[in-house]
Parts: sequence; structure tokens; C-alpha cells
Amino acid sequence: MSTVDNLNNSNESSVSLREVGADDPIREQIRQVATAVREQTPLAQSFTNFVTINLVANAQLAAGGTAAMSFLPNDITSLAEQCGATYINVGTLLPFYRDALQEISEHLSRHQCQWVLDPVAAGIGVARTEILKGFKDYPPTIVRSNASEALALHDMWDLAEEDSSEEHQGPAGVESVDSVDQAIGAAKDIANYLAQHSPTHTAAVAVSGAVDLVTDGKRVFRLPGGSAMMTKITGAGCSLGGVTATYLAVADPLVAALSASMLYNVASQIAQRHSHGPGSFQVEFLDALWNVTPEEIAAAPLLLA
Ligand SMILES: Nc1ncnc2c1ncn2[C@@H]1O[C@H](COP(=O)(O)OP(=O)(O)O)[C@@H](O)[C@H]1O
Ligand SMILES: Cc1ncsc1CCOP(=O)(O)O
Ligand SMILES: [Mg+2]
Repeated sequence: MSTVDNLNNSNESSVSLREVGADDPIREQIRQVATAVREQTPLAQSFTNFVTINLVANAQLAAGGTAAMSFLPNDITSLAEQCGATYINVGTLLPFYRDALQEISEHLSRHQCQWVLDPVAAGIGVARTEILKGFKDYPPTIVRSNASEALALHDMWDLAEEDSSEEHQGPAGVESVDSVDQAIGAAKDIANYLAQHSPTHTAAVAVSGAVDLVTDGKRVFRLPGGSAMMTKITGAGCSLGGVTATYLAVADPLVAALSASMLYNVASQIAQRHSHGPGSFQVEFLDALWNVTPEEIAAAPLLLA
């Protein structure tokens, strides 16, 4: 049975899916941006949490980009226009972050700088909710999150239709307690909202899980593959956000989100084969990010709903 049949027969997806063919133009676009990242070593700066900041920088380097991390608004705003993209992750917060992140998001928006948001632990704590609500006025180009975080952000931004409120469990920490399927509607609504406010009228949302979802608000792609070992290292999702910003520096939001997620699925599968537990998995994963070819990334499993 093929991947598509497996998914169509399982409860991983409630909609019918078809494989994106080898000759579909989107695969050639993905191959080209993966090549461009390796050739151009784009800089994506990050304001990210201090649990996983080192893995984010290492993953960006291994994927072919360069990294710069800072918590100072003036650092971020002065580098924003030289960076291809900025990455903001709200996993760990300090009291000054509320004002800092408002200043940064306002600057990025006013100067039409592209950025990726990882709303880690969305729904937990008054401070985080206030910060994430504030981003509605100065929105990112891409939201990359797990399913629970996408659902919480959708609630916070009041994007639900009156009669279509999604039932979900609410946050329980940084791990998802909801399925990717539950977040399809939320992901599309968020992507459409981001696109309406984007200077290029394009945006994307990437929801990770056993089968990832990537949407620009119109098309919904599903990405099987990867490794469950990714849930046994901290920062798999955070570093995917950073690498998505690396790709956004050279690609449109949909192709950037697809390419980064496909790279992660191919690399984590290789790492699982070569490792013996979480420690060696993380090392093998960084090596695989470095060694995977643009052709392998573009050929990764990709389904269209
Ligand atoms: N059960 C799984 N099987 C395969 N890949 C997974 C699984 N869970 C997560 N991943 C992968 O791990 C990476 C991080 O996703 P996830 O764990 O959902 O993010 P987060 O750490 O933000 O919760 C993504 O590349 C995703 O595809
Ligand atoms: C454990 C933890 N606590 C606050 S941020 C963080 C890292 C979360 O990383 P990821 O979402 O990539 O698993
Ligand atoms: Mg996360």
C-alpha cells in the first residue's frame, strides 16, 4: 500500500490526498531554493528561546545558512534589512520581552521585512498571550508551530468564524496535545490572515507533527515521513523555525516552509538509521542536514489535499 493509501485509510487525515508527482513544478522550485541556500549562505537572525538557541544556530549553519542571535531590539532592527529573514520564538520569556518584541515586530512590519514566528507554548501565561496578541497588528510572513500552538494562536487572533469554533484541548506545555488534522482550519485561516497583511500578499503556515501540514491558505500540503525521535530532543520544532527563516531568505513563503519541512523529514529519517538514542540522534541529525542533497529534499514525500 502506498503512503497516500495508508494516510487515506488511517485517521491521520480526514481528507482525500494525492501524491505530488515527480514532474510537478513545485518540486523543481524546492530543488532550486535548496540549491540557492547552499550557494548563497543566507543570513537569518533570531530572537529565540535560551533552551534551544544553540541547536537553532547549528541547524541553520548545517542547512547551509548563517546565524545571528540577539535579544536586543536595536541589534535586530539594525540588522533586519540586511537579513533575508528574521526568526522570533517566544519559548522562554523575560519581563522586558513584551516591549522588545512589540518594538521589533512593529519595525519589521513597517520596513516590510519578512519574519517567521514560532509561538511556542501559545496559550500559557498572561505575558505570552499579550505578546502573541500584539503580533496580530504586525504579523509574521510564516507561522511555524505544532498543532496546539496553531489552534491557540487562531483563538487569540479571533480568526474563527462565529459558528465554526474548533474543539481542542488547549496547551499543556511546549508539546502538542492536539492532532495536525484538528489544526487544518486554523492553519488556513492564519495563512489567509497573514497573506492579507503581507506586502507580497503571500504567506504560509507550517504545522508540524507525525504528518506535517503546510498551507498558503489555498493549497494544503501534507508531509509524511521524518522520525518520532525528533520528539526526544529539545528544539526540533524551534530549529525547524530557524531553518524555515533561512529558506525564507531565498524563497517565497510557501516554498520556504515546504523545503525546510521536507529537509527535516529526510534528515531525521537518515539520523534515525545511524543513531542509538537521543544524544547520537542530534549529532547525526546535524550531519544529515549538511549532507542531504537538494534532489533528495525535492523528492521527499509530499501530498496535496
Ligand atoms: N511522530 C513523529 N514522526 C515523525 N516526525 C515527527 C513526529 N513528531 C514530530 N516530528 C517532526 O519533528 C519536527 C518538530 O516537530 P514537533 O515535534 O511537532 O515540533 P515542536 O517541537 O514545536 O512541538 C518536525 O520536523 C516534525 O515533522
Ligand atoms: C523545553 C522548552 N521550554 C521552553 S522553550 C523549550 C524548547 C521547546 O522546543 P521545541 O518546541 O522545539 O520542542
Ligand atoms: Mg515547538
